[in-house]
Amino acid sequence: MRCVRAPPGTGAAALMLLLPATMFHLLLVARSGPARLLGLPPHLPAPEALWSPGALLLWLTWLGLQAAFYLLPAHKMAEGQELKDKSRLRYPINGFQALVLTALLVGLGVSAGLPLGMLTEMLLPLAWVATLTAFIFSLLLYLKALMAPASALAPGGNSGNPVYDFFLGRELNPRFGSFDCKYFCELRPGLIGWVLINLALLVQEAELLGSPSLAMWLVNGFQLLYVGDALWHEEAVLTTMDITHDGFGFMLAFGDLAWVPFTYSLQAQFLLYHPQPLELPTASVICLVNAVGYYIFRGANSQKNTFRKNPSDPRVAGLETISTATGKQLLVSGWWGMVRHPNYLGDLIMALAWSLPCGVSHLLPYFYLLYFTALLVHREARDEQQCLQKYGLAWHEYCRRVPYRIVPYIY
Ligand SMILES: NC(=O)C1=CN([C@@H]2O[C@H](COP(=O)(O)OP(=O)(O)OC[C@H]3O[C@@H](n4cnc5c(N)ncnc54)[C@H](OP(=O)(O)O)[C@@H]3O)[C@@H](O)[C@H]2O)C=CC1
Ligand SMILES: CC(C)CCC[C@@H](C)[C@H]1CC=C2C3=C(CC[C@@]21C)[C@@]1(C)CC[C@H](O)C(C)(C)[C@@H]1CC3
Repeated sequence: MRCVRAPPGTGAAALMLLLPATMFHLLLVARSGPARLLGLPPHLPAPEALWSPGALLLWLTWLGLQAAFYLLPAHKMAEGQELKDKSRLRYPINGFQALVLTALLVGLGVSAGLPLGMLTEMLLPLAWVATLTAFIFSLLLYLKALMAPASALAPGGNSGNPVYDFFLGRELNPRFGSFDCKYFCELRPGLIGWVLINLALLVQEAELLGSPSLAMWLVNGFQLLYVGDALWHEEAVLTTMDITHDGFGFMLAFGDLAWVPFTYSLQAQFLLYHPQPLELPTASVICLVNAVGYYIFRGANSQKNTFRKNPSDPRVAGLETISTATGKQLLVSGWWGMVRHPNYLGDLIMALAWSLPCGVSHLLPYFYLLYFTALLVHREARDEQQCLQKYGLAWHEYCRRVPYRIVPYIY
């Protein structure tokens, strides 16, 4: 029997339709009465519900504001990983400053009468302009990459198939002058936008119910901690796969600019339309779950970053390691001796804690947990391949000593 192969790029093209469609599905279902994750949303929006010049203006102002904060003098400049041509790029470390400045500006606006809660009524048109921006931006990045030297290209995303390369991204670190597009998008407009959308949902709930619910406070608090932590430890993002390995194409541009703010705020969106009772004892247990997740996530990420920066740092010098042919070492005790991706485990436990305040009557608030599990399992497999290539036998030895990938004794 002959096997019929889909034309190259078909998967990428399908994902480019499927991902925005999923995001709009989630946005629509969250505000519908039955809030069913599986199944069609009760009604499709009229085109005028998607398009609003006000939303476009607001979105462009937001991007401009975050770009201006990025360009402000930074207290520190960090160096990225070594590139193919042996050079290292420099990055401003001022993301937390951008978060604080945004909070001050929003605080000033609200005290001057800015109706922050109204943002919740603009989520659909905002998501639409964010998606359009991601498409246009990725197209510009693709065209820019056609002129980039071979040394600036990412290991993936250079198959020669335009659709596939547009999706994955050809250039590793596209820059305009010293402005690094991927680094900026990864941490600023989307992540800070997510927190702002959550806050608007909390304000709107307070307006409707008289005060925000305990569940809404928890979701806002947990996710603010996550975003604040990412910006506080901004330098650590320079060693993540997205920055060191992946090209900047549609997947990351859409992920950073649209997917993160509009789908990661799904729990808060769900709570606005489906208030959930939450007793203090249950809330305390959920806080404990989040604290355990955060402790593992932060402990593991900090241990690896400290070790990679300076293996003789007293905080990591006593840990057991194995040597690799590249000269780098691998940790085999501490967090990295428990499982091969302890940071993913912590992140997943936090994801569970973000959904639990929404109760167990609906699957929708658990979408993030499900999607994130799939994303991390896939990411772990990709990282495993890369480490095997980098470290060969030493990686086999590490896998023998630390047999579980993410969850001890299970996976
Ligand atoms: N909320 C979200 O949507 C997402 C969050 N994340 C989070 O981002 C964080 C970063 O994740 P990610 O970039 O995937 O990868 P990691 O931070 O886990 O980095 C993997 C790299 O760590 C190094 N490493 C692996 N094992 C060891 C060891 N035993 N000792 C020392 N170094 C080791 C290797 O690089 P090398 O040896 O070259 O240093 C490997 O390539 C995670 O906490 C993850 O949960 C990720 C994706 C999405
Ligand atoms: C649209 C697709 C289905 C998937 C797109 C994936 C992206 C949304 C994620 C890829 C890696 C990410 C990271 C974070 C956010 C989500 C994306 C962009 C991160 C900035 C979140 C905060 C963490 O502390 C972190 C470690 C800094 C994360 C880095 C990876």
